[in-house]
Amino acid sequence: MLQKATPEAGATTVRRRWYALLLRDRFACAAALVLVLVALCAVLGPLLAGDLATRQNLRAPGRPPLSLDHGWAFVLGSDSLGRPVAARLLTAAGTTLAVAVPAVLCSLVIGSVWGMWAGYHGGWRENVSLRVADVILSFPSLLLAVVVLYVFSPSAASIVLVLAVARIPVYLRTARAEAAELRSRLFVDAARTFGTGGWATIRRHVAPSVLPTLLTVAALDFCFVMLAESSLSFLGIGIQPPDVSWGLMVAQGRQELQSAWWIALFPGLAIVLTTVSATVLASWARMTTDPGQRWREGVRRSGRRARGARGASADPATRDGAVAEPDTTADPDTTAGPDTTAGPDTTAAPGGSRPTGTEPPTPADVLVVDDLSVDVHTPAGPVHVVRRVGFSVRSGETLALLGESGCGKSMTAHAVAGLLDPVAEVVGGQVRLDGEDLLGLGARARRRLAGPGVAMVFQDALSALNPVLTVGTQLAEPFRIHAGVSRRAARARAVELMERVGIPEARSRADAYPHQFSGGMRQRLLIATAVALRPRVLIADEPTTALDVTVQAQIMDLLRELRGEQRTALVLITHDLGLAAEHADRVAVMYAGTVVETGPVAEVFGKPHHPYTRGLLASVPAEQHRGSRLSSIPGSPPDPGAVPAGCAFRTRCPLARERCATHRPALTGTGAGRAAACHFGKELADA
Ligand SMILES: Nc1ncnc2c1ncn2[C@@H]1O[C@H](COP(=O)(O)OP(=O)(O)OP(=O)(O)O)[C@@H](O)[C@H]1O
Repeated sequence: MLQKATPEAGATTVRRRWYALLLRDRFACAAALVLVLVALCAVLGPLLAGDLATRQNLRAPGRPPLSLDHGWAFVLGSDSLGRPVAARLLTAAGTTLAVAVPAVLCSLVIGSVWGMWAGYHGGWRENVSLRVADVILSFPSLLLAVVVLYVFSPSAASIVLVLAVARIPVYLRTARAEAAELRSRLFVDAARTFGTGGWATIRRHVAPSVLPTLLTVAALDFCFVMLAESSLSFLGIGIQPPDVSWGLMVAQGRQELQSAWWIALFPGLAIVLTTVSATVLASWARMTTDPGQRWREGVRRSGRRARGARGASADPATRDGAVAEPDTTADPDTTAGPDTTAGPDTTAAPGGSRPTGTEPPTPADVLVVDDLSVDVHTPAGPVHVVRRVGFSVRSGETLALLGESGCGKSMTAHAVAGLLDPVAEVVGGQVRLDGEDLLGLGARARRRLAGPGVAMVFQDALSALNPVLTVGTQLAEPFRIHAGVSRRAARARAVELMERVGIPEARSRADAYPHQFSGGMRQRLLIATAVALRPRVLIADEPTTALDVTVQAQIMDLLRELRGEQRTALVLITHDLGLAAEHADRVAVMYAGTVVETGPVAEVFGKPHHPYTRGLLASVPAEQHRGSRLSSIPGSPPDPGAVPAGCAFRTRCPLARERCATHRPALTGTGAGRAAACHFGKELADA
């Protein structure tokens, strides 16, 4: 069975230096050796070969390899003018690389940066960039080069320029496609929640994922560029004699392939060998820079070793590549005492936006959401998915946002955190953080507030953490961006944070990647990133849904502790009424994109003032229901595009009357700190 990955083992794997990894891969070693030799030839070739490459010897034309003639040794033969092929090969290495390397590097750098920028931002930037790439690609690149080189004088510099321009679209399109896919990933959203700007996100989160693919493309492009240069030289508009390149040698030798095959063969071999080596090395680099692949490779190797040592006693976890990462930590959270600093506040203002008949938000409300409306733009027109939602939350308090799936909880949270998809738009309302309207702020001001202002914990920690960055790097990012501290200091604070959220062996585990942690540990890491800058408001969007009950309790306890320590206002999004009852001070129940009831959790759950809340509570299995049939709310929530007129709940409501079909009930105060959006709210309160 595969040994469990201990923290120490994980750290050692991660710290293994690149050259140690290179030495373990025979193909990559050989490829690196070939490339080093080619580079040495490029540098030393002209010195070693002197003028032999250009000096004609008409007494020894077309000599085959390994021949001696008038005191000349032709190891690789001679060409039709008696020049030694070996000397020309050495000299040509420099010219060839002087064209291919800058051409590939220029197109790689320009195309990748441009493509990542276009793909990350999307919209007009993406459209314009793609059209430009289409225009360049619509010309066959060789034809483009021929035209340009006929107009301008052929030289190494102009060949580099032409080939670089011709190849930019290849990188642009590849980088754009990958960046466009990454921009919708949760870890990019997570980075935005603590204020990482556009270029910083591209550099830190997009580039590390895109670069390995681009490197492989570049290695293959190396071959294309060398062959393109050889074709141009063959046409007489490439490298001009007496300079010599491998491409020019192939072009010249092609004419004498029947009588003197060696003239074209050896430079041809040099091109193939260099290209193959570059490709092998690029694949190796891709493998070593992709933590997932390296990890799988490690698993395969360990599996082979283990099988060799003990026979194949297969552990199912080993077979599918899953390393059982122990959530070994004795859970520190379980020892935490109850948070006495933030008990239910029955005198608090209700969460509703402007519920009539209740007090306005108090100065202690750190976050006030008022009349917030969000539309999603669909081909059929805008759909109102969040409609005049309002709630407020105080420092050190937990507000649970409850409701069935699709009622708009996450949309509301994303609008508050400034993380809406491009298809969604805030169409009305206010989100005030300590009195400052977040929706009126520009992008830069919003980024400054992200992290220390509103932070977010997502449900799926694996997606919300960048798979190609170590957790230490990711946890250090908020400190680097906001505190402007050095890399070393940021890392030290990241380690402290890991210790604080209960990650064992934090110092060594900071070098591990997200997939090397268990689900519970990953959620702790995500929470650590979110609370790094001591946010005033923390939105936790179903932070425990994917976890088992024990880990769920540990995570909730951790959130409660941190909330108490940092006096953070916590907005807990959940459809688990039990979780809300246990951990929230107040609740805001949502239905069909709007808040239908708010109030202190004990009171709302004890005596709901809205029939929907009643129905929700009645459908939760409880001790008093034992033996009786569990009731459920008939029907299903309306589609956001087809919410009925009047009260949105009336089609499922046992109390619905004529009035409910014509008048939409407003969120109205129904008691101390309570409000409900029901025409019969007062009656239910008084009953
Ligand atoms: N990108 C999108 N494009 C179109 N509609 C969307 C998009 N995202 C969400 N919606 C719609 O908006 C409505 C609200 O979705 P939201 O994710 O906020 O619900 P939710 O209450 O958080 O549900 P869940 O508990 O399942 O996460 C849903 O009807 C959903 O279909």
